[in-house]
Amino acid sequence: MLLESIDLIQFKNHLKTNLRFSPGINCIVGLNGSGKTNILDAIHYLSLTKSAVQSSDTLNISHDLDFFSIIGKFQVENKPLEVRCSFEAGKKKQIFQNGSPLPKTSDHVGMIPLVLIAPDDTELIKGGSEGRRKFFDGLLSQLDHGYLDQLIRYHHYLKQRNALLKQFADTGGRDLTLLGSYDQELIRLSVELAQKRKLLLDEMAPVLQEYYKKISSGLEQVSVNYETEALRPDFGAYFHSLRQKDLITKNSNAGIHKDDFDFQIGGHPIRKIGSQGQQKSFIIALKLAQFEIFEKSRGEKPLLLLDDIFDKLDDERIAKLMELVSQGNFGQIFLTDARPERSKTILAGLESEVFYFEVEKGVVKK
Ligand SMILES: Nc1ncnc2c1ncn2[C@@H]1O[C@H](COP(=O)(O)OP(=O)(O)OP(=O)(O)O)[C@@H](O)[C@H]1O
Repeated sequence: MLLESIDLIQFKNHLKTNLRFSPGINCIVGLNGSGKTNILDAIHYLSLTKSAVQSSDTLNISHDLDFFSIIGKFQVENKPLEVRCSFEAGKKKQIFQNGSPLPKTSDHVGMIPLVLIAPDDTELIKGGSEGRRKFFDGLLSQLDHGYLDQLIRYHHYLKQRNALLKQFADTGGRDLTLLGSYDQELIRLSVELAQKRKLLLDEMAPVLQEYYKKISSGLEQVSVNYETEALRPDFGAYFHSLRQKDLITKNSNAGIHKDDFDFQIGGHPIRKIGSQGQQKSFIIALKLAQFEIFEKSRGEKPLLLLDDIFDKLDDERIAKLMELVSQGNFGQIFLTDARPERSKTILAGLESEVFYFEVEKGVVKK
């Protein structure tokens, strides 16, 4: 997987930016708020069709303008692929592959595998379960297009069912046949999706452990404990048993939207007992395990985005990460740093070809 060049048109503070990348390391430097992360976010759009930072597409259009466009020229399995993501305020976002529009943006997910390591990643540990579900859903969607289709259908039925529960409460109506048909779909899809989540975690477990050891030199056992009701043998009965509660709360109280992933160290929740360092090591190990699983599945290394890690990680973890880079574990890397001298020193000893880009208020000098 190679990103040869990118064009940002009216994307955040980049009115018109064109960058030609190194197949090795691309280091984007500049002051805080100059627009470094925005470049990584544009690459994120070309892979996952959305921002990693700002969920509203409209807010990603440069102020006072009405559209943005991002164009990336890739080599995918040694064939050229041009991806364009365009969004006009008030209209549907569109993805074009080699000039042809895709019927749905989700059709593109998985084409350009990407792993992002960003400073607020420890929110994955500290924050609510939604962030963890999003992370594993994003991972599985990039690996398996069927998973994304099932997940989209799941959320569609969930929305319909919750709207129906609300309608029952508002009107006193009771279309139990329709409710029952939503129940069937949600039960079936919950089981299918939970099985895929479980399989992924089983595959990930040894890889996570191996990277945790490499990053932290720690000997602790780390794991992800999948918490779901959907794999109980009596899940269907359990789902139905909550109907009364669903009617009262006007909400669906069972299903994979209630799942959580408990990150553990030595058999205990890392959120509660892990030190800052252990938490950071865990997240990096998790992301690198994601990288390895993508690589194995695609036979190609995904793009690796490292946002501001030199600032947020301590020297020991940076050194370990750079050791992996120098061993050729990764392919093309994009990283940001507010302090050019620091990244130059850290990257100096590496064999990879390093391109530096200096950003100033959304304008890039190479
Ligand atoms: N829609 C938009 N239109 C214009 N500018 C925007 C828009 N959205 C964000 N920005 C600007 O983008 C800048 C932030 O860019 P970015 O997050 O890439 O900074 P950075 O260089 O990574 O900074 P840091 O080193 O602090 O992480 C801010 O100046 C912000 O005002």
